Amino acid sequence: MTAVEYMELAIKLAASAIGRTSPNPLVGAVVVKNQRIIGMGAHLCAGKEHAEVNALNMAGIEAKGATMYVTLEPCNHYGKTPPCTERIIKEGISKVYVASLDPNPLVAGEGIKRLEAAGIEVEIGLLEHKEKQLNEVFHKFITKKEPFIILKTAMTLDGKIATRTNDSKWITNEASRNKVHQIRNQVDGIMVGVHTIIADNPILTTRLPEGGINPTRIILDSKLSIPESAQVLDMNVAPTIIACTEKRDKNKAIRLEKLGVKVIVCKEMENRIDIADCLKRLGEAGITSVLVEGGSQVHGSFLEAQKHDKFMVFIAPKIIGGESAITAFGGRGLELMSQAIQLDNIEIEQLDNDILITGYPKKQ
Ligand SMILES: Nc1c(/N=C/[C@@H](O)[C@H](O)[C@H](O)COP(=O)(O)O)[nH]c(=O)[nH]c1=O
Repeated sequence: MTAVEYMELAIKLAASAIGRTSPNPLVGAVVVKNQRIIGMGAHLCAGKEHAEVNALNMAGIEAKGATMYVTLEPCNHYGKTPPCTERIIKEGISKVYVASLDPNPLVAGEGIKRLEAAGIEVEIGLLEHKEKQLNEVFHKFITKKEPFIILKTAMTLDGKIATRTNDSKWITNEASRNKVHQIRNQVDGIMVGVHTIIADNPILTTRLPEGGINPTRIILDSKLSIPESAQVLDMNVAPTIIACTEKRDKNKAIRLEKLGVKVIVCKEMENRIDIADCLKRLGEAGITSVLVEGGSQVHGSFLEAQKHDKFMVFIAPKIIGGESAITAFGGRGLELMSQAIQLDNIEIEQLDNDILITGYPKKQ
């Protein structure tokens, strides 16, 4: 195998723990000696061993003189576990390939310096772009302390998310809806507006045949108009956060908190929740990624706040028409086509007859 193939394996190992390491990054490591893999490991969950330690535990004394391929710069500080740099040095590793430097500005490059000072050869950048895409959530959260935002919508060919009578079950097919649950299984939070709660009474859990973890449900509800019979208020199922503003019904807030709901009072902007302030508060609560499922008004607010990091647009080959049918991205909308949010790094996936377009807003 080549160095690229060993790093690809390390990235696959890292990806195997997706959705389970928050707020830590996904990290994988492979130890190779005389063209033979003698150790491999991944960081499986926050507080547990780092990938490098798992790989070195497997390699044992054979690690002396071996090469390590690790997807993220080894840590050089005492966190919940001792520094990986010290363990790498102790085991006698002679060369380390690192895909990406640690994005945390406080420690970027420290681990590399420590390894080189101990006489270990270090090569940086092998498959860096693949590591950055895998850890898109961590790279954003650790630098901005705000959750990585995925705007997900499911619409008909003519761009509607419900008919003019507000009927929306279902637009997309089983395969598409299963894909949505796979994403729910990977994120810390799932967000909808109170209009969606009133229209659909969703439960917003992860329902996969193989099981999964329920994200924290986050409801944007400036005045706390959520029906107290809403399914998302069943706290036995999953945690729920409700973001509101000063205009909230204060007695209802107390009743909701008694149920175990976390109510966060956000700043207001133009008579709605200030999205930027809401995301700052969610970051403080340790939410590192949010799947925003809508509806139309919420997506419109995120566009206006320019607070989206990734788009996942499911399109079903259906047409329902109707000028009052609900559009996928509501709100005021942009004035000119030249202002359109252009997506980049597009991926197109066919799910039976539906298509999923995934993309990232082009950097202005
Ligand atoms: N109408 C559709 C969706 N609708 C998305 C939201 O409006 C729903 O309220 C939410 O997904 C329901 O979550 P649940 O209760 O956990 O099942 N989303 C989709 O991908 N396809 C659709 O056809």
